[in-house]
Amino acid sequence: MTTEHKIFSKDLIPNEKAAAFLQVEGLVKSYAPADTSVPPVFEAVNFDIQKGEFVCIIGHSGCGKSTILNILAGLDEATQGYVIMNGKEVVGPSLDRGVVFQSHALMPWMTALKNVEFGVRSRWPEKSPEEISEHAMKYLDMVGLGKAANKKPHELSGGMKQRVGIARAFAIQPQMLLLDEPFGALDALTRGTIQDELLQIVKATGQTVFMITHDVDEAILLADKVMLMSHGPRARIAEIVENTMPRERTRSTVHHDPQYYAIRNHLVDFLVNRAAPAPSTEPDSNKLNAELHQQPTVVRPGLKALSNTKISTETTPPLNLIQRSAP
Ligand SMILES: Nc1ncnc2c1ncn2[C@@H]1O[C@H](COP(=O)(O)OP(=O)(O)OP(=O)(O)O)[C@@H](O)[C@H]1O
Repeated sequence: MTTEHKIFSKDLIPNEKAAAFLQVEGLVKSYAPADTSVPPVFEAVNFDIQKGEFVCIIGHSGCGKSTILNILAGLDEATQGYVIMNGKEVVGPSLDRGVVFQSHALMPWMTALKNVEFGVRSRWPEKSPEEISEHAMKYLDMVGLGKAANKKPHELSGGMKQRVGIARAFAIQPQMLLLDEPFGALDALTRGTIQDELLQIVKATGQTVFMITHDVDEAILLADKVMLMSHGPRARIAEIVENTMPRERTRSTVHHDPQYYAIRNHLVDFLVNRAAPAPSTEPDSNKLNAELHQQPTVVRPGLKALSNTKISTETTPPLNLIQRSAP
């Protein structure tokens, strides 16, 4: 069952620019909207995601990242504002959005294969059992679990379970993948391996991804854009950091790029020094109304490092870097 409505009224889309694949407009979330003494978790949250983009969101614990992801998934409702995906307002869960949580949430009585098949059957009920099985196996193979297809979750390691969750989400071929700290519970080695796998799969499928992470290195490796959230309550998307490094990044090479440390320092500096907004006692409703639909500032700290390198070494960066990074 789909619970999405087609947007027919142009008035519902406040900005006139070409519509992005995903538009988040004026999002506010309050868990006690009737109680004015309780401030909203976040407010004035606006961002766009283009088709095929990989976006990470970083912010301190409790600022509202999971709440935003749940609203994008249609599992929670915004108090104000809306989310439009591919021209339709998101008003409930849909197989067009695949979600992977930190706790893999597999059905414990089913094998890895059956877990993946379950989603495939819901997506394409007209497929024969053989077709469903073949389709599910393809995605288990993709995450390197072909040989573990008949194992139940308790026979799998944490990393393997998370791979099943990723295979299950990809297998329904969602228009958008929503990942809530999918690797948070994994050891560093497994995490790195699955990050590389995810990069490969996303590259092969052109998947649009929104991912929560607390790990700046993970964000730099995976994301085209990193959204930085300020502290809650009244959290905002304070900045969007564009990753101007070429997309062909790998864990073993990414830190050789002259842009890497500039981007990393920028992210860490935000989290350590700038995530807390200036203290203010009374919220200014006029200011909030003015800012409700304001897009966050986009910054490209990597480009500065690139131009410094150019001056110091008198070498020209590869053309693809310059083209991709042009503001
Ligand atoms: N159902 C709920 N009822 C009331 N408050 C809630 C509810 N769910 C979340 N909150 C509050 O909303 C705020 C944001 O929670 P959320 O889980 O979205 O933050 P987060 O940024 O994802 O945190 P973390 O990084 O720790 O996962 C927190 O202060 C949390 O206590």
